[in-house]
Amino acid sequence: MEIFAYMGKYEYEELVMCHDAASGLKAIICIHDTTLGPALGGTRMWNYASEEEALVDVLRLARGMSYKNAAAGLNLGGAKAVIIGDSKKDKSEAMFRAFGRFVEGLNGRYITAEDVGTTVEDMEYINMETNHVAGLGSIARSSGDPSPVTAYGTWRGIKACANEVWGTDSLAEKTVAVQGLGHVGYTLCKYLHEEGANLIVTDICEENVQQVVKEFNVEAVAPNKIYSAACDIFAPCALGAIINDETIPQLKCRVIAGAANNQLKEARHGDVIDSKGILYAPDFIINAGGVMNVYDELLDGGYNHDRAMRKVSTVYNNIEKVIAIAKRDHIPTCKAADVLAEERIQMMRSIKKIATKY
Ligand SMILES: NC(=O)c1ccc[n+]([C@@H]2O[C@H](COP(=O)([O-])OP(=O)(O)OC[C@H]3O[C@@H](n4cnc5c(N)ncnc54)[C@H](O)[C@@H]3O)[C@@H](O)[C@H]2O)c1
Repeated sequence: MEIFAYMGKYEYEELVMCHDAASGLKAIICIHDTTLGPALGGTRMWNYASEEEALVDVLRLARGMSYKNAAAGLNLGGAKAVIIGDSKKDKSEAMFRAFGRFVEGLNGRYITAEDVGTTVEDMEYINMETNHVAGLGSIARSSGDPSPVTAYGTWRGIKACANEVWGTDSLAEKTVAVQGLGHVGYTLCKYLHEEGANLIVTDICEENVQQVVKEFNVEAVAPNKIYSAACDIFAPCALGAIINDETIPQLKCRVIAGAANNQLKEARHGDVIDSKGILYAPDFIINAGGVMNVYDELLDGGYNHDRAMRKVSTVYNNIEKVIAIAKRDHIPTCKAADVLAEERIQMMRSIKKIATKY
């Protein structure tokens, strides 16, 4: 890979290769863009098949965080870190403390957090070496588990979509098909049920299905039947790439709006659902509640739940902004989401700097 050519093409700022022989740490921190503020993004630990694969992943994920944070209206840039190794076998205190020292070396330009393969305990080791870490479990005034907050933001986003399609954001009597009843999906069902929506649910974990069926008195279908369910709204809250050539022809919904990451298998699938008249809530816009919640920890006075929830409720407005850009530019919402992020970064790059001190 021609690293500088790639960094130039997508305007990356910094790539840090972190190595510590004693602990076996091999990590890459990628800071994509800090126009809006220090760059926030989690640390992923993954058994990459090659260093190249780790590099490609960290570059892709860091840029994704710039877009997510910018579109969410946060004063944060985008970054990500990856640690190469098996999270079940290769972890140690030494590894995460060594990594924490590299994060500290960036002097606040990079703020890390939990991600796939890392836990709150790992973050606590990092925190022994640096304060530039968010989402700590045991520390008072930490933002805690992001999942219920992500669910709240997703519910707000679904309402914004309903308002666009049916002229009212009430979900009463609307039928919502929820795929995945884990941390986010379960709480989303709660919000939807409380509002009087009809639910059709599925999960590959029977225990999760039974809990939701019992608690909310809803209909459950087999995992492969959720795509063809007769519903108004399809809410994917399980896995990525579920909007693809096989599933699109089965869909009966007018809206796709759920928390799962990377819902479109390929970018072109965003065009296909758009051409079928289905309103798609771009995943990184509607599932930004978690990062909005973590962001609140970094504000004056530390985490304030009410303030965080007020911010998360603006997912509704962000969906409205995406829809407005899609109409303005005659593009599908998945592309409009990128434009929303790019325009905010561009706006902050362009406003005049004024001097206040030496
Ligand atoms: N937790 C958050 O704050 C957050 C934030 C942003 C995005 N997301 C995304 O939202 C999604 C859900 O996150 P979560 O934290 O609830 O995860 P989770 O692991 O708690 O729940 C996922 C659920 O999906 C189920 N599932 C897996 N494969 C399935 C299939 N083929 N059909 C039906 N169900 C299936 C699992 O059994 C599980 O119950 C993920 O894509 C995640 O990346 C989560």
